[in-house]
Amino acid sequence: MGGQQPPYGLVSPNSSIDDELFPEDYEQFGTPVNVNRAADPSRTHPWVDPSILKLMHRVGRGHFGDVWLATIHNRTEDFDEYHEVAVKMLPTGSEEQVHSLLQKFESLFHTVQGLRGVSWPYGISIKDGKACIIMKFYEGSLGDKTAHLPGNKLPLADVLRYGQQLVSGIMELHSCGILALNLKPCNFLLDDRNVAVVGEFGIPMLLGGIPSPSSAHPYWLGSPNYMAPEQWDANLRGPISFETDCWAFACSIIEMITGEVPWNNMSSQDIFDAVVVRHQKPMVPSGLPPAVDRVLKACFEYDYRSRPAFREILRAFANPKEPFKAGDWVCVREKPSGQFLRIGVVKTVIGPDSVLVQYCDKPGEPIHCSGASSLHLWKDSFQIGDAVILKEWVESPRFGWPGEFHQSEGIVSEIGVQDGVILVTFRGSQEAWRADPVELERVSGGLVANDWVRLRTGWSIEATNCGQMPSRVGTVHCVEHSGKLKVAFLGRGTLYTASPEEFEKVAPFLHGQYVRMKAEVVAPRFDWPQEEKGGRDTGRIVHILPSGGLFVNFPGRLFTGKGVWADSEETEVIHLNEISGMINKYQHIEKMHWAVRPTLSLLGFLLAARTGIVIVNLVTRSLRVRKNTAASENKAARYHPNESMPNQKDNPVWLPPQVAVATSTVANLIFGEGVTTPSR
Ligand SMILES: Nc1ncnc2c1ncn2[C@@H]1O[C@H](COP(=O)(O)OP(=O)(O)OP(=O)(O)O)[C@@H](O)[C@H]1O
Repeated sequence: MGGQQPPYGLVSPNSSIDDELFPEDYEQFGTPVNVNRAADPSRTHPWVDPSILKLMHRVGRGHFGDVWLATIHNRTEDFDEYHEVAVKMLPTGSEEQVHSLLQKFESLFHTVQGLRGVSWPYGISIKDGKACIIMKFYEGSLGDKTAHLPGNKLPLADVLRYGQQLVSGIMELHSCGILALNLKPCNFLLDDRNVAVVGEFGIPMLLGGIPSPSSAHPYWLGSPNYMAPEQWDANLRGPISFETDCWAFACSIIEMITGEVPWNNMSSQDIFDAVVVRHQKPMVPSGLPPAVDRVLKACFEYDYRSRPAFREILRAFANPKEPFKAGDWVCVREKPSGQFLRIGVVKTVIGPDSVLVQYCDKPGEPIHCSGASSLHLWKDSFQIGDAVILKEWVESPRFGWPGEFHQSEGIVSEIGVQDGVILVTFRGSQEAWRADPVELERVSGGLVANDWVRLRTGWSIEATNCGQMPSRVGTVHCVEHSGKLKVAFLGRGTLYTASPEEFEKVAPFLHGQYVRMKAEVVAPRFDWPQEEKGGRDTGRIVHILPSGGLFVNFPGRLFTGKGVWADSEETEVIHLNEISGMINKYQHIEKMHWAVRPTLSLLGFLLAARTGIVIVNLVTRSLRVRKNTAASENKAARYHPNESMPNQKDNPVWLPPQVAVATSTVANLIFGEGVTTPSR
């Protein structure tokens, strides 16, 4: 327990929600449930009677709502008490949305009771048509603290100390499956022992479909200056995941070090353009310890899958000079794809930021890594009992597995503590085979990370936020040790966790493929350009989102803007060899680039011109021969030995001179220098 006790009697089991408001909600919401992290065994549900909550004055104003200092009045036969609390007031929306908010809050409330590094809520009420989340009243926030310091910044040592406390809180939330989503210095609260805790968390998820104040980004999931690219529209660019919190955390740390709010003085539209469209990132100040610099920079990877685990951030903040320990699994990633190049185990820590690593691909030869800036803790290491398979690109495994096991699933039976080499056993074989972990991946039901899958008939997924049903085609984000899959679907916003039985593997979509919206789709998720004749145009995939969303442009159209988003479930790939008939093939090729038609027209014209020239040449040849014979006879008759012969080329008597020159120039331009005009 982190010294955060709710005021006695705060939760009154007999209290009733404002009856005028939503009586049905109370019935559903007021049902007593077990508290799984019992801070106070009497706290069975979070509802607070609005009549005992008195708002005093506002202490903060944020994107999602205002924070008020308030009192809770407890009156019993024996005593009459007032307790100071902080209240975050949130917009509510429709009755249905309030119902959903209360339900989500109840679940959050029970999950986080007793966490040490976060300001867990005392309860919830509804007052003046607003949802009031009741919290402990703290001394203030780190945002308030820095505002009173010269340059609005904190010394690095303080930032690192608060950073560790906050990372611990964030990790606690993540261990309960909760994303913080709105990390920023104003939400880092300081208690009476000067310890920083994570203030508000999960509020964007509570608000779900309740519109934000911005019409440009109606469902944003955080504060614009601190939001990761996938947070701007998680249903499209998501999913949001634990790594999403890395971005805001790193922004907050930079703000506390430099005194500058990231993207200061920029409108949310400009921040969106910078972060999402132009892939810009906040500047990490120079002069930081290398380990801190490394993790902060990694927090700003555009693809959230390449961002570090909070465990790694904690290490860097707690011990910036020696962020790795002997026995740590480390990896080297390829930029920008984020694929692992090498995996190894730290053998010896030599000194500040200098380690000996035993890479699994070079047994017996530890390699010295100084400046360790390219090393990362391996987020997702194997465990004994994991089902594994060779990665698709591995043709001949480093430690030479027999061919019959190349496509088979094995089980990790041992992990080399010294060298990190994995031992894998296969069904029907007594032997254990050595493997470099770089060449292996976890598998479940035949599915591995990055596979494309379709939800099988009979299964369904609900949208996490507002809006349309998610797509049924998505990509596997990871395979858990338990064998469950985490799958990203366009339109869902967060990862969907399920057993592999729910999915079937489908062919992947690839960059550069030509695609078209399926004819049977009547109400597409996104608009798709129409052909002049009425059908759907053919486009080309230029970008694939982690959720399986496609960005398609239309090279066959000259003026169509940048392209459109497409749901892979509604899209089909077009292969030229599957198109029957020359005309159909031509029409398809025409759609692939606007320049096809003019190029073919030009070629046709040139062919016709060339043919014409050849015919003219043939027809006039006999005429020219006859004329030439007569002329040479005539000339010979007049020839004098002291005269030179006239240059035949200078006098193309068979065509008027202008025509001859023009024909020659055009032909040379088109067919090259090898083509000559007809000569005598
Ligand atoms: N539990 C609390 N106890 C004391 N003061 C608080 C508490 N919560 C918030 N505050 C104060 O309110 C200020 C602003 O908080 P608020 O959450 O309204 O702003 P914000 O974080 O910018 O907004 P939002 O979270 O809506 O994006 C904080 O800087 C802090 O001073």
